[in-house]
Amino acid sequence: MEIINLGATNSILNQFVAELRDVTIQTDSLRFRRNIERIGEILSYEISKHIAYQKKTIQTPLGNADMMVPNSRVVISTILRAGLPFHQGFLNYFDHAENAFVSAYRKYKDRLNFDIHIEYIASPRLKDKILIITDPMLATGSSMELAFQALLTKGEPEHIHVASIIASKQAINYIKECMPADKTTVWVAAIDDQLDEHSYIVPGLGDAGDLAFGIKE
Ligand SMILES: O=P(O)(O)OC[C@H]1O[C@H](OP(=O)(O)OP(=O)(O)O)[C@H](O)[C@@H]1O
Ligand SMILES: O=c1cc[nH]c(=O)[nH]1
Ligand SMILES: [Mg+2]
Repeated sequence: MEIINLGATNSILNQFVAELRDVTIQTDSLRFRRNIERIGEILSYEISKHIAYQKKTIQTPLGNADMMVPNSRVVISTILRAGLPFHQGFLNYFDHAENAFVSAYRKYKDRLNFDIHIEYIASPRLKDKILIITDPMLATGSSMELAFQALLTKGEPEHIHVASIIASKQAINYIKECMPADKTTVWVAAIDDQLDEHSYIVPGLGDAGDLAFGIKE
């Protein structure tokens, strides 16, 4: 399984991730959502280099131009709710893609222990398509695993791109075990070392869903 950490190379991407993390900037929820969206745009550009293309002759006002254009059937899928602005970033570039949505939330049994619950899925057929699963945070990796299992009920994709912003080392190791190694590529903007006792990424950025959309009760 290929793990690609785009944050390891200096680029403007790292400015956007820095602003997501920064306690003095992340309270501006409009900027927070827009930074997630911008990172989605950058990741989709990078992923677009890894899909299939075909030659198409385009008629211009002055002649014909042979262009290589994508011919892959791409499905962008997102784990609600923090994934929504990230999804929009992908859709800004993969504007011909189909779309899928899965809900996942942590249902706490007590202060520290929780199960992930999937209650909603809306997805096209996925058989032989390129599936991009987007979620800005990979903490334990459980939401990604369960969302992927739910999406598999819609057919076996040809290739899976897991796209995230901040992943923990633990989640990367978990995903290596629970996703098909021969046809999954993981794209992240940062990999952090630790999880705290609530399974939040440290240093991470806090609760992405709450920062984007407000605290839930
Ligand atoms: O890797 P995991 O340990 O499963 O944690 C990561 C999940 O946590 C966040 O969602 P959250 O459950 O906070 O829901 P929200 O988007 O509604 O805030 C995030 O968007 C992931 O889906
Ligand atoms: O660090 C984390 C872990 C789960 N969900 C988040 O939004 N942040
Ligand atoms: Mg959350």
